Amino acid sequence: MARKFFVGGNWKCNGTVAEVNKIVNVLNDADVPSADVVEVVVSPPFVFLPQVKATLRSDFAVSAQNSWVKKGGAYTGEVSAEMLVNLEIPWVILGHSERRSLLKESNEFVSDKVAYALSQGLKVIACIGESLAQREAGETMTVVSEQTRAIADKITDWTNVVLAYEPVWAIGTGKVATPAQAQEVHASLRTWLASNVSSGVAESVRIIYGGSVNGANCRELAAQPDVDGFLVGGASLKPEFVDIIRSASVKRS
Ligand SMILES: O=C(CO)COP(=O)(O)O
Repeated sequence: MARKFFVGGNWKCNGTVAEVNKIVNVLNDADVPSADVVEVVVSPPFVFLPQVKATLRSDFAVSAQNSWVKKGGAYTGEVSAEMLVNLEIPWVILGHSERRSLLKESNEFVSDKVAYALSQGLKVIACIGESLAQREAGETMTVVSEQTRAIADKITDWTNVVLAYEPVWAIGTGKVATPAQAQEVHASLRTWLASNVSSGVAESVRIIYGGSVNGANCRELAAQPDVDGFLVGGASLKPEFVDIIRSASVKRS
């Protein structure tokens, strides 16, 4: 079965009420391939989730950027998976490298979050990726397979997981992985999944690329056989996000 192209927009810690309205209006007016061809998910900061959910076109979905590792309670400043479910937010991004590095989220903690979010019925965009030093030391596959193994150890059903390969050196740097570099890691991840999880999961799980994706480089990346879409940061706040969504058509041509 073909993997449906997936384009996520991670707005990170950006936006005002007015700016959010502007982005939503651009998306609502955009002419893009149908939902059978591309799944589009935008991820605003928590405080804007209700606004975006209420105003965004119904063929695009909304995601949170994080959720707490277990049931809510006395955890000041956190937002629980149950709250997202209650607000009918279907997706959550977990394990983003900014949280791994700045907030010291470990592989173990991220995988506990993934397992808990899935147990509550959320769909998860799970992020993995190596730093520049790790890539230069030839450790890319070791790092990303350890990050993936931590998740694989805690979950059995991958149906609601999208794996986002986001090399840290490409995030927000303007330094995009070459299509060959992205394809190499995605294909190796699929091989790893086939050996360590199952051939079915390896075949069906979507592996998307993130790191300086823009309107100019998306089509060449999308043409790679194991690139099933994107997680876009900076460019998801701009009208060119629409061009990135349209790159889904590369898979059909
Ligand atoms: O971190 C990212 C998406 O989650 C990528 O960010 P940029 O597209 O800004 O490099």
